[in-house]
Amino acid sequence: MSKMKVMVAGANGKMGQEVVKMVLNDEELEYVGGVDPTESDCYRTLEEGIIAGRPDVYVDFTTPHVVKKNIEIALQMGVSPVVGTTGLSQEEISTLDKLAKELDIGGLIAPNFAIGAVLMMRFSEIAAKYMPHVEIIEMHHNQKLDAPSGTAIKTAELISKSRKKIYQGHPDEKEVLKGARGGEYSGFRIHSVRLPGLVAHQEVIFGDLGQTLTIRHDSIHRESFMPGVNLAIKKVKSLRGIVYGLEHLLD
Ligand SMILES: NC(=O)C1=CN([C@@H]2O[C@H](COP(=O)(O)OP(=O)(O)OC[C@H]3O[C@@H](n4cnc5c(N)ncnc54)[C@H](OP(=O)(O)O)[C@@H]3O)[C@@H](O)[C@H]2O)C=CC1
Ligand SMILES: O=C(O)C1=N[C@H](C(=O)O)C[C@H](O)C1
Repeated sequence: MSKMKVMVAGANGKMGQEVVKMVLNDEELEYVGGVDPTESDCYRTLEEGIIAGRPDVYVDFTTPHVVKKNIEIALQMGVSPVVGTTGLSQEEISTLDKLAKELDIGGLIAPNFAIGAVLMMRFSEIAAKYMPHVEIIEMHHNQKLDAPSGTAIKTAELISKSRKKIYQGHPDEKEVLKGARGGEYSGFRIHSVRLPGLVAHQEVIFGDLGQTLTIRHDSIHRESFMPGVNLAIKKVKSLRGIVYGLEHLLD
């Protein structure tokens, strides 16, 4: 059986390096090069990389500023994207989905590839049906560009599906320091913490009469994301349109 050819955009970044290692260690996959504009051992642009390396799949761990353009290039060149880069809006994802369907090709965008994080999001969706008072606290390393995290936004989207819309907090609340109550998403709050020493962590705290429930996930190493990326690489060719979330690839 021929190996699936994989290219990695952002190959020299923190995630990209882990993905390259994972691909090189999988006998079913062939690494056909990386894209990273400032690295001498990489292609400068995705277009250049695709022409030279002819990948079946490209994995994107770049930045919120370039990811949309990269996905468009890949789709137009017939290469299926597996995207971990966060910061795309729902509107942008819908536009990309339309393009992928027009071109009859599949892609996956997953804000979090760690199975524990996927479960945290699902458990939060279930809990919100019974405990609608909720706040999300996401905590990341201080090199992260986007806030709130893609995981926090996806969690909020799932919570909103099952949560009864209620007013949270005191109606006369006065925010003495701007931003102290975090960002509002559909009636509840998301807080972003950025500190050296952190990797990727999130708590979803639910409150009710005399009780709280905390659902927490911690990625303490970036290898936590690799089984999910590997699964996505192997399944993406069977998709049509852009699938949003790793949960759609799990049994
Ligand atoms: N979905 C998930 O499970 C996860 C998602 N992420 C997300 O992945 C993204 C990357 O994270 P991380 O690895 O920590 O970030 P890094 O900053 O460590 O890596 C990003 C890399 O992309 C490179 N880059 C910039 N522009 C381009 C371009 N046009 N083409 C190719 N490469 C480019 C950067 O190069 P240079 O430094 O020279 O600009 C850098 O090497 C973030 O959006 C993050 O939120 C992270 C972890 C898990
Ligand atoms: O930037 C990161 O590191 C991470 N980004 C993703 C996000 O924005 O949710 C996934 C994970 O939290 C790590």
